[in-house]
Amino acid sequence: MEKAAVNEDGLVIPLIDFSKFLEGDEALKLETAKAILHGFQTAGFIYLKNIPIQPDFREHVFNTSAKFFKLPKEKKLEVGWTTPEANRGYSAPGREKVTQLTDPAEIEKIRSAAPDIKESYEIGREDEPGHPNPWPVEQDELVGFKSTMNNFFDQCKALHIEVMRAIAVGMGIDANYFDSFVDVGDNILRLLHYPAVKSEVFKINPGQVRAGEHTDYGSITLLFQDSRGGLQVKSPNGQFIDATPIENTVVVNAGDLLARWSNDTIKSTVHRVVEPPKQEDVHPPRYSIAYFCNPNHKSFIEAIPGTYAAESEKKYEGINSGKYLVQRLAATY
Ligand SMILES: O=C(O)CCC(=O)C(=O)O
Ligand SMILES: [Fe+2]
Repeated sequence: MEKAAVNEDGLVIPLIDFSKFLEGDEALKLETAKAILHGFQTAGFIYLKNIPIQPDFREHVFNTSAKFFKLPKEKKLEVGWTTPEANRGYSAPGREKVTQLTDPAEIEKIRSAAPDIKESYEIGREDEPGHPNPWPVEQDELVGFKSTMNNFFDQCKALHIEVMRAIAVGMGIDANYFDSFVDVGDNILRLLHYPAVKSEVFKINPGQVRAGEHTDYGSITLLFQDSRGGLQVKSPNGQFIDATPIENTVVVNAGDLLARWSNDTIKSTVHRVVEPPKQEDVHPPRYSIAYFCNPNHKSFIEAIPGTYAAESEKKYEGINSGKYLVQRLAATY
């Protein structure tokens, strides 16, 4: 197997060649699937290379995303995020708070309140009844935005299905076990922009981050990052470890619903985005794209066969996927 993408403080995140699963013979498929599952069971994170999404298209999507965030604020607010049920549209950055307080209690208050320095735009599947995507007007630079994003959405949707097949093969259950749970594509494509920020913002307030620590909610997240860095994953010992960008890879992490579905045999690991490791007075903007994969909203999620020996070992009640996700979203927005 490859050298791990990350190996520090007990956190080992494997780097896996996904073409070996997609195109390999039975033995190679199985070996690769087991490595993928093992990564999710131990780190909760893996890096995949040689995925079917082509590097030049990925770059085009990143360029297209940057064009959206360059729109004037009013234009972005016209397509604002509305409700957890829709979970689509633009979210503005929290206003920056830079203070010179000295009282520790006050500092703690501000620290915990320090808003993430980020803005995002979320896109859902186009054909979900009652929840149209609020697309920006396509003029000038933005011509082709919708078709690019919908194309990327569909390619990520297909990759989700393949990664779930790898998990199934790794678990030794039917390779297509998850297909009917993930075929609808109730997923969310989130474009992320972390604006340029002075390094001193992080120095003045040690609690300041670009994105606060959290776990994701769904089945898996496909996380495409640029080369800036700053993503960190919590090790089993509780330290945040850099998940350094590796060109043309996608970081894939398991979400809470997959952890629950797997009867906690798969981990949903805490991660965050902090000041980039490279020393600079002003950090340039960072762009990333998170594709949040979910089981179909209509799916009923209960322990996957093989993740428990006796009924009494099932840790959770079954739950409706859509209901679970809306509850989680409602708590954060
Ligand atoms: O921007 C990143 O690298 C991480 C984003 C993330 O974890 C999220 O949006 O859930
Ligand atoms: Fe996340």
